[in-house]
Amino acid sequence: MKSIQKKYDALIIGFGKGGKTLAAFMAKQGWQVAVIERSALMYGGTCINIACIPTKSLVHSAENHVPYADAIAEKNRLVESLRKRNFDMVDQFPNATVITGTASFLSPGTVSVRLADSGEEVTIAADRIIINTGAKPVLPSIPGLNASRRVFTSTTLMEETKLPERLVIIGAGYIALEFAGMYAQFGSEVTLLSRSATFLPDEDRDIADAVQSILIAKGIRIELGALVDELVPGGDTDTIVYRQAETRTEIKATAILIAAGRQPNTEDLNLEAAGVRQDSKGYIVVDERLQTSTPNIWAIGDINGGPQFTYISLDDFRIIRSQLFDFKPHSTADRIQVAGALFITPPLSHVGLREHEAIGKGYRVKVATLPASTSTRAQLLNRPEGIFKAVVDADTNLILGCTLLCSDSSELINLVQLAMHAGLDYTVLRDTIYTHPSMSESLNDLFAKIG
Ligand SMILES: Cc1cc2nc3c(=O)[nH]c(=O)nc-3n(C[C@H](O)[C@H](O)[C@H](O)COP(=O)(O)OP(=O)(O)OC[C@H]3O[C@@H](n4cnc5c(N)ncnc54)[C@H](O)[C@@H]3O)c2cc1C
Ligand SMILES: NC(=O)c1ccc[n+]([C@@H]2O[C@H](COP(=O)([O-])OP(=O)(O)OC[C@H]3O[C@@H](n4cnc5c(N)ncnc54)[C@H](O)[C@@H]3O)[C@@H](O)[C@H]2O)c1
Repeated sequence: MKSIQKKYDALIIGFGKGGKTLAAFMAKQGWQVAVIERSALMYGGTCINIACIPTKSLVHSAENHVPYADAIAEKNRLVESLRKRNFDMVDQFPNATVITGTASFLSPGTVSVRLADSGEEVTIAADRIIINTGAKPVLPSIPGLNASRRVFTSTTLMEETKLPERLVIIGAGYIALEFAGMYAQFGSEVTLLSRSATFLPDEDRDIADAVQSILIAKGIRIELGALVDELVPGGDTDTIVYRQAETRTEIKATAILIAAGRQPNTEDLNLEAAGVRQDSKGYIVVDERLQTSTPNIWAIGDINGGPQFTYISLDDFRIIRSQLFDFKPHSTADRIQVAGALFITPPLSHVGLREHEAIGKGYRVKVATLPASTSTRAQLLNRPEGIFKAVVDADTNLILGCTLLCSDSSELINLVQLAMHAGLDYTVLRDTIYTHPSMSESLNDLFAKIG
């Protein structure tokens, strides 16, 4: 580690996506900058170490029938190489320092860091401080949860080298569905306990039904409206006791994944000392330019309570760059139609308004749906399951939203997003000449159904 200075132009707490990108950018501009990260195993942040990258590596391996233990080994290899690359991305600059330790505010302009290797406390001052400490799993207060040795989070389950025989997942959001998909494909018997009585409650019903059918076809059992009362630790298995309506049911598990949302990492920060306000859930309150209640302190990434995606953290970097350097003004208000992808097999990707949302907002809509099996690309990949859906404003011909449940939809959705940002009429996607055989050419057929 480089020697630690008493004062920096900017201090970034947490090695998240926005923070590391900002650190490298600031260093390139000649600023003295430090990134404080509490664990050497987290250089590069959540995404590359314990989230997007390891999960998608496992999804890919599962799709290609790689045995579980080999998939975990490959995931570990990938993560280690990315962690080193991310460290170097900041450390390569002589005026940028990565400090391994836990940061805690002493005042709005000073931070105490407990160094990870020696336990020594050092005090560092900075003109500007950017908080980028991310989030961690919520562990609901279920009786027996703390006593169980079979309870895992997304982080710890991916450390297991032995495939769980019977995996029960509590939750039915992003993490639950991605883990359900991949562990079922690796060969686990998977049950999903969804607190909500409606599967994927935000989606249009035709899309949610299509996803549900695909997961059930993979052997995943989905229990809706399932309220977990208790975990009872046992010998070979633990028992999960849950209620659906008035019916009490028990299910046995060799592993239990808690996937019930995430909460902000603020416990060590001593935000009161800096006058930084938090909301009722503990997230740091920011304005459209990500400034906190204290001048010269910003909060970026998951910690500011915005959408929890790596690409949002990256866009947060752009917002800070626009303020501190001479870039075009940018704020969260500019974020329209941000796409999302849920990496089940095939992935579910979405941008803009769903049909029910568009109708709820008073639009007159034209809607087209098409089975993914109409795509020759989907056929040749042997992944014909899924559906395409487009929602168009009947008055303006502008695309209001699009949902794609098909191979490579996480790529294809960006094309639709670009068309929406550019304000293109749906007929442009309908009439564009696409390569063949590609998933993109399905947009010809989907938008032709609009008219
Ligand atoms: C299993 C899983 C899969 C996901 N998959 C995707 C996906 O496919 N695509 C996607 O876009 N998003 C995905 N996400 C969400 C995405 O990972 C997060 O939105 C993103 O990583 C948040 O980054 P960040 O910039 O907020 O900071 P983070 O990357 O979370 O970094 C915060 C860092 O701060 C450190 N830290 C915390 N407190 C302190 C302190 N006091 N002092 C010093 N350091 C501290 C932490 O150790 C951590 O390294 C996934 C999340 C999970 C959990
Ligand atoms: N592909 C991606 O982009 C991707 C993948 C994984 C995670 N993520 C991000 O990480 C975030 C966290 O993922 P997540 O799946 O933990 O959260 P989530 O918000 O997507 O889903 C949480 C689920 O837990 C349920 N739940 C909440 N409290 C509960 C309780 N007490 N008991 C039982 N169930 C409960 C909810 O009903 C919901 O089904 C996501 O919101 C997303 O932003 C993104």
